[in-house]
Amino acid sequence: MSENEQKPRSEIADLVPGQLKKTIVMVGMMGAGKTAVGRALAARLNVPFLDSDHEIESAANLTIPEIFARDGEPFFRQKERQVINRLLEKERGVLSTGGGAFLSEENRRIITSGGVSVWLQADLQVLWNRVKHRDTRPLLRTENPYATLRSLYDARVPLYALADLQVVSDGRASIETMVDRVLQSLRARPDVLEWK
Ligand SMILES: Nc1ncnc2c1ncn2[C@@H]1O[C@H](COP(=O)(O)OP(=O)(O)OP(=O)(O)O)[C@@H](O)[C@H]1O
Ligand SMILES: O=C(O)C1=C[C@@H](O)[C@@H](O)[C@H](O)C1
Ligand SMILES: [Mg+2]
Repeated sequence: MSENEQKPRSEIADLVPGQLKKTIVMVGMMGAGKTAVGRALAARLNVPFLDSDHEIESAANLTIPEIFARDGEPFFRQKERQVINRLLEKERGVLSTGGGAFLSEENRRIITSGGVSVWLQADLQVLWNRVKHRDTRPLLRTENPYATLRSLYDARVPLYALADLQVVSDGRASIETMVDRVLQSLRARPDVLEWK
């Protein structure tokens, strides 16, 4: 490993994250790693982890594809808004949202007032490599899922860019390295996370 690759890790290793003052809200495309990185970040900070997709599924006792098929996307979006509202009112922690959550102006307002948003920014090829083998994302159940992902990506990137913080997921960084990167970006935000 080169010296440059090691540097961010050693910088963060000197710092011990202290008290979390605001909920960290992971946003970004499907496959960006919101669930995987959010869960690992919560474990590192020893704070609760919540995932809005998971909360919706367990409340309905149905999978997301089943909810889309039975009740339609507008119903899912309504549940998503309610769940995000509720989770942000709960104790502080890490909240991973669904890929479409940050597109709604109302959700952006709720997230920005109740927490700090972190966009996990991955390019289209990285996202495709992570989602292509799985059938759990109803929006990609089209004739050409890659083209669908590309058009969602093009339409959504300008909205994700409104997040408070951006962290690059380049396809080589492990989940733990992504946690380091998120913590690194939070060094600029002592109103969110104290450092010892
Ligand atoms: N940095 C990473 N290194 C290796 N694998 C990763 C990384 N980030 C995510 N993954 C893997 O990519 C897949 C998709 O990640 P994940 O489910 O966390 O995405 P998501 O952003 O939560 O997507 P969705 O919006 O559909 O919920 C998972 O199998 C996850 O383990
Ligand atoms: O990008 C999206 O719109 C979605 C992403 C997933 O997290 C789920 O919330 C659902 O599959 C929709
Ligand atoms: Mg997820």
